[in-house]
Amino acid sequence: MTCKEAKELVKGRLGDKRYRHTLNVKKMAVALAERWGADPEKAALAALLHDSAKELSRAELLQIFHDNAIIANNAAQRPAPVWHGLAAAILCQTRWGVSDPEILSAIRCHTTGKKGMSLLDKIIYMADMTSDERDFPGVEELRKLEFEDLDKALCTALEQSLQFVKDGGKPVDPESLAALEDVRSSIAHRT
Ligand SMILES: Nc1ncnc2c1ncn2[C@@H]1O[C@H](COP(=O)(O)OP(=O)(O)O)[C@@H](O)[C@H]1O
Repeated sequence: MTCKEAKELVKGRLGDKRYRHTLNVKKMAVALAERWGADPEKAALAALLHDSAKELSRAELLQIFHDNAIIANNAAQRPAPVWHGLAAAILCQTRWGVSDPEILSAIRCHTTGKKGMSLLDKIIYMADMTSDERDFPGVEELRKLEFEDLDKALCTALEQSLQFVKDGGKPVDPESLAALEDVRSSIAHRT
């Protein structure tokens, strides 16, 4: 799938506000890819598709997991707010001809992160957190930090996101705890 095709696809699947968010995530993802030496084309495509399942109903998401049980890998057991990334990666792979495992992984873990995140996974996670329209306290510091030290920015972003979920009394996805532990350990073992 080309970026032009991805743009058209998501324009038809998302409301205006989320489509604008998607374009902002793409812009930030390309800037981060250029800064850190990732492939800007892959970053653009993953960013354009990351929220492609965000406006599906709970029943539609569960149907996607049911129809693709092997690749869904117990997705339904994870907290519902993270389902859309898992479902988007499944749709990209099974319906829209996206076969690049790096792109699929970045889409799949864009809400939670995971243990052993690739450079592209980190870029899409951070681009989603720091796209132009985000205005939560601390976002300016994250925007600066992600161009100076991507792992430290990721660590801070994961900590803030986990705190936000906990403060809302919602269950935290274990993948994000594993992601945080992993990135903390990489920072601690730097030479
Ligand atoms: N680690 C997590 N565990 C459980 N829920 C989470 C986690 N991280 C984020 N969420 C929830 O998932 C929702 C969707 O996050 P996200 O995909 O970043 O949304 P959007 O890009 O539309 O703002 C957030 O509202 C948040 O409450």
